[in-house]
Amino acid sequence: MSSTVVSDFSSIPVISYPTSFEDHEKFIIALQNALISTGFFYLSDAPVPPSTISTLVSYIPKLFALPQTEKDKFAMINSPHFLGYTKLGTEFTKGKVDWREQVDIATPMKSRWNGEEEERWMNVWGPSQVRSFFLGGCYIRRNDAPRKYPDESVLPGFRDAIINYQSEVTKLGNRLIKYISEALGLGPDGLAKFYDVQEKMQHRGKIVSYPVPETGDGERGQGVGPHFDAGFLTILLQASPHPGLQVQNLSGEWIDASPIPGTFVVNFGRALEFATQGIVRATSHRVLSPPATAEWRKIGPRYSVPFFHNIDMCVRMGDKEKWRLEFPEHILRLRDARGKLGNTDSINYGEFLTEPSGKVQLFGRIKSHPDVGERHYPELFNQFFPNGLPK
Ligand SMILES: O=C(O)CCC(=O)C(=O)O
Ligand SMILES: [Fe+2]
Repeated sequence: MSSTVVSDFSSIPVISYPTSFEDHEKFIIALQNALISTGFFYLSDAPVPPSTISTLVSYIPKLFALPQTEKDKFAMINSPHFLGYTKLGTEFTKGKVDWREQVDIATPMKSRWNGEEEERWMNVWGPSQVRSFFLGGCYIRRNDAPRKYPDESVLPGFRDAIINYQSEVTKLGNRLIKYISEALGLGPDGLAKFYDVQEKMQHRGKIVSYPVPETGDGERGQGVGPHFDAGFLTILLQASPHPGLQVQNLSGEWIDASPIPGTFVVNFGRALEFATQGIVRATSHRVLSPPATAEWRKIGPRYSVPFFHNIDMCVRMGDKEKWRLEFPEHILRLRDARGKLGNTDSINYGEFLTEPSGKVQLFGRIKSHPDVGERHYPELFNQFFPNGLPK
């Protein structure tokens, strides 16, 4: 059996996670098609306990309903690792403001920066403001840990909900990477070198609220502008029934990726596209704000939880001896049958050949969160924003 790739698409496939040996081959073929043709798919029957998901989802409205003073206590501006709370109106994509409020979270990691100025980019990743420890393969909360926010008394149980969710989607991501590797003809461990140094890798996520604009007459603004994701793959939970997510095909049309209950949306990032010499498609996507109408104001914000499964921050794909992958002929033929990746509205994260992956991430973070960049990485900030903070 082999895949039928297409150079363009008008819908996004739904693929069921394999639960038996017989399902396995079907799954690999469907995944191969998604990797090469669409860059996006819905994953149903994923092995993540429904209670882990529903517990996290139940906290989201409560998190954003906290008083502004509480949310500001864990503001991202205080984190050189770009973790914590971002208030409305301070995030940008392609220079235009994104209308969303969010809390950036991450799997546990110590900063790897040793104080050398030219290696400051390594500080892009470090401890989350939602505190957790990773010891001996399991997450442990320590009573003597420095106090982090939101405090347990403010949102009891929230940290555990996050830690459980991150732990489950990390496991899912690890399994998917092996399947992806198989679908690309590399065997289950063919991509392992990109992620086997745990200390240099941090998976990141965010809990996002897209409010309904307070004024306006039915129009739909920019929730988040057109972009590619950076890492190997993104596992997205659409945590409310709102439409808004759209995916761009090669003709430039925006295809709706509205929520399907019981599924995650999975998409592939630029790191995987570069690592696979363009076999895998990183697909341009965006989110529209809910329509600015009285009806939607009654329903309230759209919520989502994207989780970005990353690679070792020191990988520089241009170092071909170390990082180049050799693909079987039949996979290269599928890429050629699909054709070249065309122009889209997204252009970000194009530096994976020349820069270490952590630095590429830092460039993106500074462009999205210029106020945080200005405070913690002033030199790079000045390069990207010679006229100061965007308005
Ligand atoms: O909120 C969503 O559905 C997607 C968000 C997204 O694409 C991102 O944050 O990278
Ligand atoms: Fe994205």
